[in-house]
Amino acid sequence: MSDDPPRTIENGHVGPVVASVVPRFAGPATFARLPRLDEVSDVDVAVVGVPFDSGVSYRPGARFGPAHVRESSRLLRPYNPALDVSPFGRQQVVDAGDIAVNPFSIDEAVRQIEAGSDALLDRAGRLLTIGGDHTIALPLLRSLARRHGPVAVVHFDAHLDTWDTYFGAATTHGTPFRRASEEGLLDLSGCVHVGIRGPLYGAADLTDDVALGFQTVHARELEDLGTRGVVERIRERVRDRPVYVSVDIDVLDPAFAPGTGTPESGGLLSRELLAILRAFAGLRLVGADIVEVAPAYDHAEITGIAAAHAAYELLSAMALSDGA
Ligand SMILES: N=C(N)NCCCC(=O)O
Ligand SMILES: [Zn+2]
Ligand SMILES: [Zn+2]
Repeated sequence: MSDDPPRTIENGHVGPVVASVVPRFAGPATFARLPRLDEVSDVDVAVVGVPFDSGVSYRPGARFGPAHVRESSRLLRPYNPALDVSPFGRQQVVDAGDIAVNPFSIDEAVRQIEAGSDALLDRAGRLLTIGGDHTIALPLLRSLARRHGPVAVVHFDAHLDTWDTYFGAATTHGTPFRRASEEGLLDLSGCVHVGIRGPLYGAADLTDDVALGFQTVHARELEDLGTRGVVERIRERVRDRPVYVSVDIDVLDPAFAPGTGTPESGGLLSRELLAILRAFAGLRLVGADIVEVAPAYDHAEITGIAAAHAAYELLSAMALSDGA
């Protein structure tokens, strides 16, 4: 076996291993079979895994998300016809591996994620992080806000994730955006949730959420608004602010993403999510994450493939936006 497999090279950017020479199912699974961080010198976007799930309130297993999404990304091809862009040719994208985090201490893990993000942002203009549970968005936002100031968060999720505490714990996958708002990491006039649905703890959840800086596009509005209407709502809210996109894969209906920890019925089609993500091409996209893929509950890589394609659309949008 060659140590040096043939790769697509476009504009000097080193891309995926060529699938017609080394079949897709051979070799190690980096995201989209891209080079590792140590294999290139100048990096525009680093895809990085955060295998952490100690913040979950229900089914565990998102710690295996990064490896599963990489495995499920082997079939991605270099050209995106929907946006007429080669995401790995317009910019140098690499797989930076995983940030190693302590599974027994949420506080230490959160510090490690923030430090890991800081270190990577010294080398790469932007990060696309694969979780891991949604807890990881908090340290990622701390790291990002240090560079960009408060950011507009566009949050795709069935859940608000602006709850206060669980069992007295302030740092969990149900609380990252309340903490981020309290810490001044969010631009309170620019944040929006998309895909919210399902039972809440009480009506106050929604009023608290507004005070924390979020508008909401509920899943039940999708049918009437259509993806175009949702994109308009997002654009009106975000405008030219630096924007961070956080995709909890449970925003998709469980039919499209069974492999997740807190599934809720009545969610988005994967086609709808991908269409909406493409709209970030025109916005100031400074970073993104895809979280809550729990492979033990997945079948035939359904959830992994949806997450890999969401990542691909975000990388395509990054190639066409100036957020770095
Ligand atoms: N971030 C995700 N996926 N879920 C949060 C659910 C919090 C709860 O159990 O109420
Ligand atoms: Zn969720
Ligand atoms: Zn979430």
